[in-house]
Formats: sequence, structure tokens, C-alpha cells
Amino acid sequence: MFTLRVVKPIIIPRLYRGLATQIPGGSAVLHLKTGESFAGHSFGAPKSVYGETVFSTSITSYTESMTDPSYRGQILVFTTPLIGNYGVPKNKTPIDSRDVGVVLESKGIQCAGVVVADVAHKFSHHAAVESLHQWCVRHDVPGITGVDTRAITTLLRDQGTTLGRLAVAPDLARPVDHEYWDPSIENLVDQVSTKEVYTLNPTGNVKVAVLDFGAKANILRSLVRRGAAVTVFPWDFDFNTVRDQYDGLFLTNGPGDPNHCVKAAMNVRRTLDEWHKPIFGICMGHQVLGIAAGLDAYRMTFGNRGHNQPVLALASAGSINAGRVYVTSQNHQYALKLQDPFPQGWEPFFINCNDSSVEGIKSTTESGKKVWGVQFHPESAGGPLDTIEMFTDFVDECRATKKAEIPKEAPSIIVEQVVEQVVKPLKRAVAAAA
Ligand SMILES: NC(=O)CC[C@H](N)C(=O)O
Repeated sequence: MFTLRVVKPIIIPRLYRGLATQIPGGSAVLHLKTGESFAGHSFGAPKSVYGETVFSTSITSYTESMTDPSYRGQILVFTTPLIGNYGVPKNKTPIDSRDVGVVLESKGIQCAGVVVADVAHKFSHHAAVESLHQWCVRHDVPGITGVDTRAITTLLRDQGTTLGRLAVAPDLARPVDHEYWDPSIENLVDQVSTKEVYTLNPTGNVKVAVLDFGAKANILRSLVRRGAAVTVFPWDFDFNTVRDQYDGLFLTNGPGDPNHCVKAAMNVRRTLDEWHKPIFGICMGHQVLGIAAGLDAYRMTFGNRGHNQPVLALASAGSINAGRVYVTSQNHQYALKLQDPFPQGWEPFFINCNDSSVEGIKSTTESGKKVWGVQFHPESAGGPLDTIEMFTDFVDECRATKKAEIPKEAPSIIVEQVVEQVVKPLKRAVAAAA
């Protein structure tokens, strides 16, 4: 006799969850204002956009770069040929007062469009939930693929960052010159900065105020992870009105020309003059600090974007050792001018090993202040973690400043309490007994 056995179907795990995704691949053209056009195929949202065309040499972390608010208004060309191969993760974390609520660098895609030599049709990663194409569709951001990104990058490197139009069929026309939109004339910081004040990790044992020029989430996470209560203010908030409540001030990254943020620089100048607690600025925050200190910011030819930028430390401070080269993550078009002499009380902290641009400034030891600014991104996301301990240095300095303040107050409070609770009752008891 034969017994019939029901054979359970074998479920094969979907290794390539994007396998079913077909990139629509209509026509697309990247037009540059300087006259060149690159024809390819469209992916992502089927719409045309204007922007500043820039290139990034990062070989990974397209998800982090595309959600970095500093890429606002830019058409991002990846020099790495294959992009999209590990898909895109779910960009949400459970609601928690210690977290910014996202896995990537902000809630959505910030760049205007992306240019990829060969967009991955399939993706594979344990955390991926959608393809680069699907993600771009959801966020209404167009992409172009099948173009020679080496040729585009060589052009951008030689002629500098160039205005462009990513045109998607049926709207493939080359614009006339005056139609190109120039994001650098707008105050992009005002578009991405928080409108409301909020606090992460309110029970943290050291209080850090953040001026938000377009903060990457990993900057806030890096402060929270080191135990700080982090209160985030809009970029143009005058911190001087609340500074007595904080142990340190942090200035974040942000998009566009730092000269749009003179209002913030003027506020920070007053803070520098009148307040003696630690201050740390990253990228746009570093540029604002520099302007406040009396330095000028200028527009570079093509800027530095990538996760492989070497910087040389010129001074030692905290975890940083003078003479060492650190590999850093960067995304900037502007830089502080190296001037001789530097403003009094300031010194260069880092220079870029490729182009000698200023990569950091710090207050001198003689100034008695604890202020640092770096052009690169110690928080990485993506990129190397060579300088991540600068966050530890900053939060430790805030804690040390807070501790140094307590003894001034504490003895008098303790003495008053002892007088009130011990001495006075004893005197009364002695008087009553007499
Ligand atoms: N990442 C940043 O903060 C960039 C700063 C500024 N927008 C620049 O391009 O130089």
C-alpha cells in the first residue's frame, strides 16, 4: 500500500527582494548650463528638476547621502558606477525620547535628483524594504542612469560645480540659460531647519543646545549616545537669551551658502565674546563659527564630497593628535579662507591633504576658550569613524565645565542648609534648655 504524503512546499527565501522591480527606463537627459547634455534612462519619479550638479566619491551610503539635508537643491552624481545594490531600509525607529525617529539622516530624500552610471535592478540586504527606484518614486525624486559618470565628473572637476537640469521624457528640452535655477541664491537653511524647539533625551546629565542649520540625524544621535540632553533650536534663534541654562552649544551642518546665515554668525559672535562654555561646529556650523570669529567663507570650485577625504591635524586637542592624518566624510562647496594672521584667539586646526583648504579651526589655549569647528563630518553616516571621538571630547568638556561650576554654588547651599537644619535647631534647643 502506498500512503499519500502531502509534501509541504519549500519556501525559498527571497534573496533578491528587488528582483520583481523593473526600472521603467523612459528617456532622460542631464543638461548642464555650460552646454553639455548626457542622454540616459529615467528611474525614480518621472519628473524634471533643476539643481546644482555636484559629484560625490563615496563608494557606499547612498541612502545616508541622499537624506543629508546639506544636499538640498543639488543633483548628485555618484562616481561609483553601481548604486542601489543594497536597496533602502525602512527609515523609521520606534518613538523614543532619546531618538530622532529615523534610521537615515532625515525623514526624506533631500537632493533634487541623482545621476548613476548603472542603477541596480536588484538589491540584497537584510534591512532593505525597497529598491532605490521605488524609494525615489515615493519621494518624488528623479534619477538618470546609463550615463558616463566619469565624463560628467571630469567636467565638473575641471569647470566646477555647474547648474543643471535633469530632464525626463516627454519634457527633454534643453533649457535656455536664464531658466536654470541656482540654489545658492536661496537661504536653503531656512527651508530645512526645525521650526519648533524640541528636546531629545531630556534626562541627560549635561545640557547641550543645538542650532539646527539642517542637522544630520547622526549628529544628534552622537550627542545623545554620550548622555547629553539635546535641545534643538531653529538656526536663527538667539541662543544668548537662554545660554545660562546650557553647558555647551553645538552648531550643525546645513545646505547652501554660509553667507545667508550672517544673522546666526552675529548671534554666535556675542556668545563667543560673553560666554565661556564649550562650542563645537560641524561643516555649516564650522563656517558660521569662522564668520563669527572674523574669517571669510568662499565658494570652492567643486567642493569636497565623499567619504575618503584626508585631513592633517595641525594642533592637538582631546582625542586629536597634531601631525596625524584622519580620513573623513565630507559634503561641502564652501570653505573658510586661510588668512595670515588668523584672528586673535584662533588657530587653524586641520587642513585638507589634497587641496590645503581649511578643515578646522579652534580657539587657542591662551584664549582660555573651548571652541572647535570642523569642515568634515566626525559623525560619518556614511564614511569613516576616525574622528568620532570629537563628540566624546565635546560632551566631556561640557561635563567638566558644569562640574567646575558646582563648587562655587555648592558650599554656600550646603552651609545654608546646615545652618537652617542643624545649627539653628540646636541653638533653639540649647536656648530652651537654659
Ligand atoms: N555639509 C554642510 O554643512 C555643507 C555646508 C555648506 N552648505 C557648504 O556647502 O559648504
